[in-house]
Amino acid sequence: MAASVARSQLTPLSRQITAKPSQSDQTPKCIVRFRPLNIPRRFNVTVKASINRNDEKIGGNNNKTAPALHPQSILDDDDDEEDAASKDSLNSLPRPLSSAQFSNFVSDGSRLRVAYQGVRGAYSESAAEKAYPNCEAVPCEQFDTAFEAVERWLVDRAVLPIENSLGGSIHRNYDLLLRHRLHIVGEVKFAVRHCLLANPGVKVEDLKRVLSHPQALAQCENTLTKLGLVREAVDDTAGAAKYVSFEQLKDTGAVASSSAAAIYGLNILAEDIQDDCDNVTRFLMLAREPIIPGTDRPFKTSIVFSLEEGPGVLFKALAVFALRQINLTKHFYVFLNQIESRPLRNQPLRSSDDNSGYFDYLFYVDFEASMADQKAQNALRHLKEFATFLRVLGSYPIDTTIVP
Ligand SMILES: O=C(O)C(=O)Cc1ccccc1
Repeated sequence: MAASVARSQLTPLSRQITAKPSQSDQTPKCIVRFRPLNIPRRFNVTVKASINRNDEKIGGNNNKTAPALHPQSILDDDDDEEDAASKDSLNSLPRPLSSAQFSNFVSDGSRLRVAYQGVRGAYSESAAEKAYPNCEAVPCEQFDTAFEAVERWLVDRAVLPIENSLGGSIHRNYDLLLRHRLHIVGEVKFAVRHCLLANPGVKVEDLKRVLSHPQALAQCENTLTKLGLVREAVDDTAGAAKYVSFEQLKDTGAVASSSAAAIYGLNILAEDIQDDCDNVTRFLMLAREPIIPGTDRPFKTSIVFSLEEGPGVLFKALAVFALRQINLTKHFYVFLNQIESRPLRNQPLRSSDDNSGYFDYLFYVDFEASMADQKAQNALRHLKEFATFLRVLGSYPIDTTIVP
């Protein structure tokens, strides 16, 4: 297929994003590099505690099923005078995507360009294609490159893994969500099936080490321990396969997908080597604009907040949801995501905005309600009364295609 051949030659977008990906990439990059994913990073972004007024009325009135609402708009106090004064400038602002506008084509009819981290054959590429069928999946070297690619209009969306049923949350990507100003516009769950890959002629007994993404290595812990293989973490699963293939390694295998095996000419020595047969990864779809939350189907809302230290504050925060019968997401594979705290004592949060703040903890919560739902608006208004910082990362339809 001409399209897939062209795509296979794309070089992942690198940190210096200045142009579209080049069409030639024959040089295998040195990808063997350990990057711990679960160690809290120092935040060097400031996140404002109040909400951007300019955001407040974005959305217009084009939503038939729900009040036009920016997910964050409910967090500001009402102020009619200011509203009227800012109307003109607001009219010129870009409109958020409606949840009904899940078009996979951009306005000029071309395919939607979707950034993902990794090289061709990465699970993130499959997730991007599941999220946006017929999209043009654009490989990026790093997660922050994918964020930047969206921010600089090089691509239309980004899809990135956020948590696994086994490996837990990918904190690095939560950090990026905070440091950048993209909006979560959807989620996609993907059943990940890992294979042990090696060059043709290489047998399992020949292998001494195995390369893969840290999450993939964690998900295959038992199998790899039984095989006595030394594990080495690299940026993505398909990158591991590409490296093993290009270097023609005889003592090193890769944990990656069957499509990576096909793309890089590797043999599949073992299939389904993940420890948990229900190995599901949840990916987030990100865009420059939020979608207008609806009430026509099940929605989920992701927020991040911080609280003053004090007895019972977390209990109080969770009560704002419990009081209104709002479920926090409760599937086992999002256990860590329901509420995660990461010590950030004396570490400033900074963003492009001026306000800065010092927070002891950040709490991430996913709850099962749309921001178009009055009870969700009330819950967040209540939470805002005592939260020192609160940001709505997105309100988006729940992916119900995989029920673990
Ligand atoms: O490395 C990949 O292929 C990815 O897309 C990241 C990842 C790794 C392991 C499970 C799910 C996603």
